Amino acid sequence: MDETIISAPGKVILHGEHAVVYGKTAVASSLNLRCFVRALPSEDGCINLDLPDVFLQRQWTVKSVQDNLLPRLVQNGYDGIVSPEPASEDELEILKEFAKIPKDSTATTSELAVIAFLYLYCKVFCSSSKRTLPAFRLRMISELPVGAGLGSSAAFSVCLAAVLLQWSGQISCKSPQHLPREDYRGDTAMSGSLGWSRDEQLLINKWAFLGEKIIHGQPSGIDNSISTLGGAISFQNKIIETVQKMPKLRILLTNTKVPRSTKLLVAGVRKRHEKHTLVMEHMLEAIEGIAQQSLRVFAALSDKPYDTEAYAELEELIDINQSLLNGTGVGHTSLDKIVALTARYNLHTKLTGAGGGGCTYTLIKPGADEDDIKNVKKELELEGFQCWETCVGSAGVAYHPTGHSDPTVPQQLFES
Ligand SMILES: Nc1ncnc2c1ncn2[C@@H]1O[C@H](COP(=O)(O)OP(=O)(O)O)[C@@H](O)[C@H]1O
Ligand SMILES: C[C@@](O)(CCOP(=O)(O)O)CC(=O)O
Ligand SMILES: [Mg+2]
Repeated sequence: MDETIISAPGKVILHGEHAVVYGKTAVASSLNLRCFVRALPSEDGCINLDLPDVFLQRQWTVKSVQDNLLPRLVQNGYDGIVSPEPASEDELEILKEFAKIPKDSTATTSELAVIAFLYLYCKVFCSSSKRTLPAFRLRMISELPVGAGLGSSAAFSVCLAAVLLQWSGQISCKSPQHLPREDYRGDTAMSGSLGWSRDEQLLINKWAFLGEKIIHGQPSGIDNSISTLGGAISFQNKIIETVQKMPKLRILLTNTKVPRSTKLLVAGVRKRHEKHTLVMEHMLEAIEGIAQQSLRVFAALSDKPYDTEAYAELEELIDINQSLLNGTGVGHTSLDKIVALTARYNLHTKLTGAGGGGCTYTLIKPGADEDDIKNVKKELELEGFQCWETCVGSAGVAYHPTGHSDPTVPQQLFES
């Protein structure tokens, strides 16, 4: 294979985070911040994995993977019979041992990215008819803050799955595209321009889910789905529906910079669910009700984009959901601070993603006072938070022209 550059977007969960893990409906949209991967063939017989965002660099010879890891993961030889199945506990232990993570310690969230790579590398190539594992250099750079609720783990897993499937010949993009970065709405009608067929995208999504599972523990699958497909989706029990009637929402994203792990937060909600099942079920159902109501309002707004009543309803849904999420145990004082600060400007804010820190989004209505927006950003930044203003919706997984010819590809991807 030749040099390959692929990217996948992060996401914002508008409503339904955590509830979606329990089979409730959630609504998510892709973001104009992306993770990029560049793979280059290598002559030294090694697999070089370079993950500067999490300060990790690893190298293995293909021979060591072939002799010491593959036979333990794939017992019947690699002849195209491996299908996308989640890693078992035993396999995770084998991968940890191969990655030299001490037996009695748990892998850090960053190290889980290495485990996810090794798992997908072995299994994707064993699911193809190609019998040779390739030697290559793989570098990944994300524009997304890592571990902040904007789906960096899913964008990472989608990039990984796509590059490995492309290299193993299971998907084939023949025409890389320059990615339009402004206001791109990745609806299904435009998905052809991203490089792969719908079936190929669904295969990428399937494998990406397995990477996400290694990083998250028990993901719902919403993050990898929106990162693969782009645009906006509603998601319930692995069923993905494209939101066709989505208004061009303007939002302010704020990163508390409080680090947290999705895996631990999801496990914490599960504990509370086990302890107060009935109460939590009612809360998760209420969150689902908000997601469903928001879909109706989005549809109304896409027909009537300046409907002030519809915006007022969206703001109320944001407030109610933020309170419910606090009740499920994923709040944080930094999030409360942003909610209170933006409320002083009559702006409405909720956490997005797993919570416990990470990011919030604030809805900006059409006709909002631009001085207010400038001032609220200034105040948030003075508190040490980081802000981005954006619109929801961007392209899903995308195949880029190689070399330096695509200006949307970050230069750091070419450094080594
Ligand atoms: N650019 C990246 N390079 C390496 N690993 C990454 C990258 N982006 C995400 N990850 C993986 O995803 C983890 C963060 O995922 P998570 O806790 O789910 O937060 P989020 O998905 O909200 O950013 C990281 O610790 C790492 O394992
Ligand atoms: C909390 C959850 O709903 C979203 C997690 O998103 P993130 O990893 O915080 O970006 C978990 C999931 O859906 O798998
Ligand atoms: Mg994640």
